[in-house]
Amino acid sequence: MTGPVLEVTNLVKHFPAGGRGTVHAVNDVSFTIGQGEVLGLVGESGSGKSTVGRAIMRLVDPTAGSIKLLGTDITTLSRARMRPLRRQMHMVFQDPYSSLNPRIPIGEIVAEPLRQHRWGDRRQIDRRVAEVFDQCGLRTELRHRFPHELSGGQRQRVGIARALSVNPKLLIADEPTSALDVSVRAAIINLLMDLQRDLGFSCLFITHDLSAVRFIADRIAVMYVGRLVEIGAGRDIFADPKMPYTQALLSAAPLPNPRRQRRRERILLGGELPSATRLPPGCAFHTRCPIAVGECRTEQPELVSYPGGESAHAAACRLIAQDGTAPHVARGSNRPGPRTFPLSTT
Ligand SMILES: Nc1ncnc2c1ncn2[C@@H]1O[C@H](COP(=O)(O)OP(=O)(O)OP(=O)(O)O)[C@@H](O)[C@H]1O
Repeated sequence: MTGPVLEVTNLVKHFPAGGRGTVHAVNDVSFTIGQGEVLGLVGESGSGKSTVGRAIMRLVDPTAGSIKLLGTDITTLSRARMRPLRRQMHMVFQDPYSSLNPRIPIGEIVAEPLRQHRWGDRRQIDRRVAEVFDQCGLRTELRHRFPHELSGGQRQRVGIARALSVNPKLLIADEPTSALDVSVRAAIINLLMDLQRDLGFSCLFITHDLSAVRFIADRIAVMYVGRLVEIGAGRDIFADPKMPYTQALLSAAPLPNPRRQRRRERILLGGELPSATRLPPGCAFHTRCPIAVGECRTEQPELVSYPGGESAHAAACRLIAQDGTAPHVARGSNRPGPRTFPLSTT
């Protein structure tokens, strides 16, 4: 197979808002993930990242749009027809405390998908469990322990071992480190990176952690209240963020060199994230954008591709020049300062 592992096209997911209208969680989102590629999905809390992951996993039914896994449209496949494809994608959840069954020893937790997908006889399954334990840095003696007997980092290793046990082509990692102590986050990110490099699976890496995404992702997609507002190679997104929202988001990301960090100034955004039940007209970011103009308040910007990057770099902002030059958003100070922002354009 030579095409993308995953193709998400015009994905929409609405939830009823309990008599208060509709939550527009995901609006017209399209992207692909190639073989062996890691796509980082970033954006503030509530921007729709997890809903995209859950829709791909068919944990929620999309309102519209299509999802193709390994060339097969899975958007509306029945459970029975979905079963053989289920093996090809697995998810690692944010919270290893609640996502592992507390009553089952961890060896059994990791063996469960192998049994479900008829990996082999008992001995073959045992061998495979030992192998993924080893790959995920878990000692074999831990097999008989229960999740509550492990540390948070070990539990997340079990979640990863479980997801990778059947050798899926696609891993969806939804904030895999955000529930963990800062001290073990780097170890889990490094483990995922090593496994991805050695095993070659594709990955949708959903995160708030911009320093992690910088290391792990080949491409980065940025969401803002349900919409994809920028997508491109990680290097291009960090070097030349085009959309003012991406510029603001990245200005808050820790730099690998802390000396430079001290000198760097952040873009301070005023206002709040709009509610997904009442999306503003035009560009949803206009209510916080320091350089929004009249059209931004009325016209929905399309994602437009700009030349020159490592791979297609697209962004949705009317203020990007035709040649792809990003609009200049003036920077504030790193010190806690005013919540609003001096207007400035070049
Ligand atoms: N089952 C649901 N019913 C109603 N609204 C939902 C449901 N799931 C998510 N939402 C809403 O959809 C929007 C997007 O939520 P989602 O969890 O996908 O965002 P997110 O970017 O992953 O946030 P976080 O980073 O906090 O996990 C939010 O407004 C959320 O409240």
